[in-house]
Amino acid sequence: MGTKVDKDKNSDGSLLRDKKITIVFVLGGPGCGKGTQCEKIAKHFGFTHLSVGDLLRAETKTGSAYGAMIQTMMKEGEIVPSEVVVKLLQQAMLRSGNNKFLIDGFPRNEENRLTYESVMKIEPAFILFLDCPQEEMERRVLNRNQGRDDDNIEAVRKRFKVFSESTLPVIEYYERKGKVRKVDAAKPIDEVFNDVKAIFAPYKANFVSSSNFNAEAGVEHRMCPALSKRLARCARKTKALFRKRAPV
Ligand SMILES: Nc1ncnc2c1ncn2[C@@H]1O[C@H](COP(=O)(O)OP(=O)(O)O)[C@@H](O)[C@H]1O
Ligand SMILES: Nc1ccn([C@H]2C[C@H](O)[C@@H](COP(=O)(O)OP(=O)(O)O)O2)c(=O)n1
Repeated sequence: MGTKVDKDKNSDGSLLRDKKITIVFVLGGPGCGKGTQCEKIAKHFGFTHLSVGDLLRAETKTGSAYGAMIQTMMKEGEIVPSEVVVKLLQQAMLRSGNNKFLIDGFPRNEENRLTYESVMKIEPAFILFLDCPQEEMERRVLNRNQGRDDDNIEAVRKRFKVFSESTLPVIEYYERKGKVRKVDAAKPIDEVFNDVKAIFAPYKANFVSSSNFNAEAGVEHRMCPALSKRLARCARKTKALFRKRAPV
């Protein structure tokens, strides 16, 4: 479905097959601007943006066995079990056909990180940390008007607590590995994106066209064979984990 140039470059599969999988985790407190910046990065640099919050919200609407549990946990500002999240991520990655992913809002705690590591075994290229003062994040979330039932003062405060108690230690873990790229997210959107752009500049060279990577449009793509095999292996592992944990 891509442009002519996409088709030509993909005709022997080399464009996707020869490239490695790039994963960037995007972290920061509620309302720091993860979704806003990810949308821009995806357009500019050809990444597929996977918002774990959005994947979970979509799952609550499918009537699946986990939907009700997910909805209750999110409303309370709690973190959903990692097996559920990793499975949704795998499915979305497979659907996308891309090999460059921004994973927004993940890993949110050590359990997320450990499950990801044991199942996926794909080291993130780096972690983009959008650093913003709590008062500013609170103001943004309460003005967001997206009809989210967790964007009320009570749930937001709980999410701030979860962020500082559970997510900051994950960021510190990656900091010790020299993988964190921190950006001042309190600035206006375009100024933040200027800083973000500088971090992603090395990924511009490989970018062909975002029209070839449109997961949301449900377009079928040829999957990079290496990624396809790897994700199929991961899916089997996640299934095994699921069998151990019965739905609530
Ligand atoms: N740098 C910024 N300055 C002011 N408002 C912002 C900025 N970044 C995002 N916003 C706004 O703040 C709200 C939360 O942003 P969002 O991207 O949804 O955050 P997150 O995904 O981290 O929860 C949105 O209404 C968005 O338009
Ligand atoms: N890895 C994740 C990411 C999000 N969630 C749940 C819990 C979070 O409070 C909600 C909303 O996350 P989302 O990233 O959409 O929004 P905020 O960054 O909190 O504004 O989703 C989760 O359980 N596990």
